[in-house]
Amino acid sequence: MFLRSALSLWPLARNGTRSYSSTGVTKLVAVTVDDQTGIATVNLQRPPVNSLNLELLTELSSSLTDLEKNKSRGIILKSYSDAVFSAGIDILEMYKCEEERVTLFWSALQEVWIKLYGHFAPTVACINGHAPAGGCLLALSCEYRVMVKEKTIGLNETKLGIVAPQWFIASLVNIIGQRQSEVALTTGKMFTTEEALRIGLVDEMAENTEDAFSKSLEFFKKFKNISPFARAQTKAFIRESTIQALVKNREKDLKMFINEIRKENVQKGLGQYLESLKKRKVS
Ligand SMILES: CCCCC/C=C\CCC/C=C/CC(=O)SCCNC(=O)CCNC(=O)[C@H](O)C(C)(C)COP(=O)(O)OP(=O)(O)OC[C@H]1O[C@@H](n2cnc3c(N)ncnc32)[C@H](O)[C@@H]1OP(=O)(O)O
Repeated sequence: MFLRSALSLWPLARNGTRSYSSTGVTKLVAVTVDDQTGIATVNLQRPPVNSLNLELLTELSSSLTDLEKNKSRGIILKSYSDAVFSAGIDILEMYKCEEERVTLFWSALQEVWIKLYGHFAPTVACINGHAPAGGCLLALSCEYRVMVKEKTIGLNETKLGIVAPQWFIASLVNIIGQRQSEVALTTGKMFTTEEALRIGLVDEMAENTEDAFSKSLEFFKKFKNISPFARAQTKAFIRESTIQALVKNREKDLKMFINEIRKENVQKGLGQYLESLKKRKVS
């Protein structure tokens, strides 16, 4: 009954799903809600590689707010592309960036992480493509990860000559533990799907996007006989200290980020990394 009235706020499409975007026009993030299950699919769609820029993050943030308000029954986060889940932060947001824009950008990333990591409903990352750095962070923020075989995932920041912030690190440590995280982070390790499965960085491996999506849907069935309140409150208790560590230090974290990326050697490294990306291709 409650679900019905909450869902009645969404426009109904013919195939039993409800689509919307917070701006009224679907752009970089498309949300569809299944009318039967109340499960929302949040599709990132910023070609070519879903790199995270201010506009995408702003849309994602307001989509998450809408889903929270509309009491969605669960979220599946996926990519429009079968090649890349998300290439992480758009390097152009850090390279030769203006102070005003970079401040908005980093604040939006913080906001998305806080909302996704703390979302009351169950969340699944359907990792249907490569997920380096910020792409990996989005996946780590969800409760469950299903990843298509023969892709890669990891926090590779040190390879770019930058340092993953504490909240990126905490997100990883909470899943694979301190020792594995230290090795992974200090070496900038990108795990194949198979390696990620072995260390518990992902929970399931899938053949392809369709298989990953149907495995993602299965996850929600675990909660069929669990009180949604008990589930959500337990998640909130478990995640509270990790979230609060950023919430209490947002300003400091922002200053540290801006300070770090403005360093001459960091700017030089980012410029070289961009150039190297343009020269290389990953199958
Ligand atoms: C002391 C306290 C410090 C506190 C804070 C300090 C520092 C802050 C830390 C900031 C954290 C940053 C996290 C990040 O997310 S950094 C971004 C890291 N991302 C990557 O390393 C991924 C790079 N990309 C790839 O590896 C590949 O593109 C791929 C994702 C595997 C996909 O490969 P493929 O399908 O072959 O596509 P292409 O490589 O051909 O790419 C197509 C196109 O897109 C451009 N591109 C790719 N990734 C990015 C990106 N992240 N940003 C901007 N542009 C990107 C690529 O250059 C191609 O462009 P062209 O078509 O123009 O050649």
